[in-house]
This record gives sequence, C-alpha cells and structure tokens, in this order.
Amino acid sequence: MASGSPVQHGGDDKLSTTTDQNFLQKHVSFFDRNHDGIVYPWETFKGFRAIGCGYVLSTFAALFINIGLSRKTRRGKFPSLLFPIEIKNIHFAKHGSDSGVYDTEGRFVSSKFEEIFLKHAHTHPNALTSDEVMAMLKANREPKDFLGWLAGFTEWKILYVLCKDKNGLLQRETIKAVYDGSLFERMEKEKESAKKNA
Ligand code: HEM
Ligand SMILES: [Ca+2]
Repeated sequence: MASGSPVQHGGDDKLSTTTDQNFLQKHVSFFDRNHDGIVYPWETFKGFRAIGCGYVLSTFAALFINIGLSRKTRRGKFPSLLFPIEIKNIHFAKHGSDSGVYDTEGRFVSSKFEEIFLKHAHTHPNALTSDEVMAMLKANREPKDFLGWLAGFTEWKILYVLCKDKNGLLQRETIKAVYDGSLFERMEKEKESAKKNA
C-alpha cells in the first residue's frame, strides 16, 4: 500500500510524485489540474466537468467543497478568499460519520473496506444496492453529527449516481477505485473516448 508522508521539496507545497501520496491525497489529486499541490475552486469545477458532471453540479461542488474544506487544510494560516485546499493537509478535512476506510492520516484501512461488504452487501457479495448504500450511511451516523451525515450522504450519493452499473449496483472495484482516486482518471478517459467516437 502506498502510504506515509508526502515528500516535500525546498519548502514549497509540491508533492514529489504521486507514489509518495497516501490514498486520501490520491483521491483529491485528480482535481489538482496543474499539479501544484493545491486544489482551487476552478480546478474542482474542471475536475467535475472532466468526469462528465454538468455545469450545475460542478459549480455547487466547487463552491461547497472548497469553501467547506479550505480552512481545515490551512491550519494556522489566514483564511484565503480564493479557497485553496492544500493536498498535503487533506486528512484534516476528514469529517465524522464516515466509513473509517481512510484513517486519521488519510491512509487506506483494508479491514474497514472489507467491513463495508461484510456488513452491508447482502444482495451481492461484491456490490452495494442503493438501499444498502443508504443502510451503510445510517449505520455510520454518529449522534447529532449533522454536517458529517450530509457530507457522507453527498459523497456516496454522487458516487452511486455517477458510477452504478446497469443493474443499479455499486461494484466493489468501483468503490476501491474511488478511495485511491484511480476512478476519476478512468472516468475522464472514458469521457474523452466517448467524445472521440461520437
Ligand atoms: C465526484 C467526485 C467525488 C466523489 C464521488 C467522492 C466520493 C467520496 C467517497 C465515497 C468518500 C468516502 C467516504 C467514506 O469513507 O465514508 C470520500 C471521502 C473524501 N473525499 Fe471525496 N469524492 C469526490 C471528490 C472530492 C473532492 C474534489 C475532494 C476535495 C478536494 C474530496 C475530499 C474528500 C475527503 C477529505 C474525504 C475523506 C472523508 C472522511 O473519510 O471523513 N472528495 N469521497
Ligand atoms: Ca492546483
């Protein structure tokens, strides 16, 4: 598993290579379109567009994600109205009522990933139905953690809507790929090749 701290060079914010990144950093790096270690709102917008989302969802995502997460990733710094998200600190943007698959450092926890399917995949061993996703979200809820509930709901709902298969199932490999960020690269390539073949 690729884990550990990102390697820093010369005091700048750049991560040396993607292989030094933990899974949560990989999850968000797709959205760092110019690879400078920072995700600005317009990059979140471009990333959402690149994976096939419409203008409305991409605009809301860029506003909510960057306004919501920017400060958490810039501890001790003055708030910036450009709402940058610093990828090296993305683990500080974790919320409550999550699955626990990312640990507090942003690393991937295999046992928690397996737990999703052991606890919630009743219809098919390696996939979740829409109802099973909802049941998982309810089971993950911590009391009165309304922002955490909303964040979890949004993440899993968008994932389900964008990536369910033709039988309405969210496949295990799709969920694995969202955790390491490779899903977004794949979606972008699929969108590009669909455009070429149109
Ligand atoms: C279509 C785009 C995206 C989808 C479908 C998505 C989906 C997800 C999913 C399913 C999780 C796992 C939650 C859990 O384990 O319960 C997650 C976690 C997370 N995502 Fe995304 N995400 C997207 C884009 C982004 C972007 C652009 C950012 C920030 C720049 C981001 C930041 C995070 C963070 C910080 C977590 C950790 C939450 C936690 O474990 O508490 N995501 N996301
Ligand atoms: Ca950037």
